[in-house]
Amino acid sequence: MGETFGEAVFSTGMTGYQETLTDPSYHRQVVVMTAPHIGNTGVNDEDPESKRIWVSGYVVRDPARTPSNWRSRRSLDEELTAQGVVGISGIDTRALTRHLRERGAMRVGIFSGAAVADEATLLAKVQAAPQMEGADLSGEVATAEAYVVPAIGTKRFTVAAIDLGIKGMTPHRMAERGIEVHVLPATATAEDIYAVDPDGVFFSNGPGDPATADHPVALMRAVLERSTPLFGICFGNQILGRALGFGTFKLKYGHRGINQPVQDRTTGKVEVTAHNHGFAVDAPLDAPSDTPFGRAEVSHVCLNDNVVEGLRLLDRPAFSVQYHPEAAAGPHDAAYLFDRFVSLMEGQRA
Ligand SMILES: NC(=O)CC[C@H](N)C(=O)O
Repeated sequence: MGETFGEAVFSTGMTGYQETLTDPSYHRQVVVMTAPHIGNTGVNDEDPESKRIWVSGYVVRDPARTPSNWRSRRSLDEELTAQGVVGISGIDTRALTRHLRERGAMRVGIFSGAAVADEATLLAKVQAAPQMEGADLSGEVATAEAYVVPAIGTKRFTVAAIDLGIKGMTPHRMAERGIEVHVLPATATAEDIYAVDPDGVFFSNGPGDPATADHPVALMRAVLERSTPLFGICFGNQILGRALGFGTFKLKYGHRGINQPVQDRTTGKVEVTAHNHGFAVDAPLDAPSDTPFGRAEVSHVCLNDNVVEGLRLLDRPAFSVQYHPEAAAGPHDAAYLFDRFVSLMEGQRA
């Protein structure tokens, strides 16, 4: 019950709704699920990607009436209600998705109970809500205090991870590889980064328009200048794009789901990957570009629409991807990217 606003976007994931709801990159978005049955496995205490639900609204066709799973603690409806998140069901999500695909992601409102009024009043409220273009949101979702995720097993490396809206699985995937991860606030300085004496620096995913991320871009340039091994995911890829001098732009309706085909152009292999992005980097696909940090190339591309899905520097140890190798939720095809980061750090030590 209540009212809510946000940018309406659709996700094609058939599973993984808990990870979607709790991904900070969905802050200020109303997520429409294309899969008709959502909530079948209830809500557990293990799968959230952060401490709370971040979507501003949730749209499903047919919520499970009887969730069933050995890990389930409560129903999706109970969880949304407990966290005060407005959801709506019984919607023809296929028609709504086609509308968003034809007209593009757009601001919407969901109204119920006392919030319901005449159409003109509701439309005016939606139009008064902020656009996603120009939104600077990392500061609203990122940690205020630095914290450490310890390495699992023997510690091999230290990484400084800039939290722009990080998902919990990302430091976990690094910890599994013997990395001690120092998660730093979005406002961290180069001094904060080098105070942890890192073997590598990571820039996370996050909500909002990358064109507003001036501080992370300046910070990344400082890291590139020192040639510290660098890895970025999603927002981190857009920030690398900007740090190299490329532009970013808003996609018509974005990529969201766990079944997106991406080609790694360095090996030719195709991987099925998890995505959640509404913006993309504008970089030439055909040949490497000269940048202030040496040559850079587009390392990964989406096979549905040729959108840039990864960048790689040829003269410095830095790369990034626009999608989600941490695979929460999603297929594990892209897990090798964390190993590539480890190789870069090993190379720097040799
Ligand atoms: N998951 C992300 O990091 C998303 C990045 C950015 N906010 C976008 O929508 O493109």
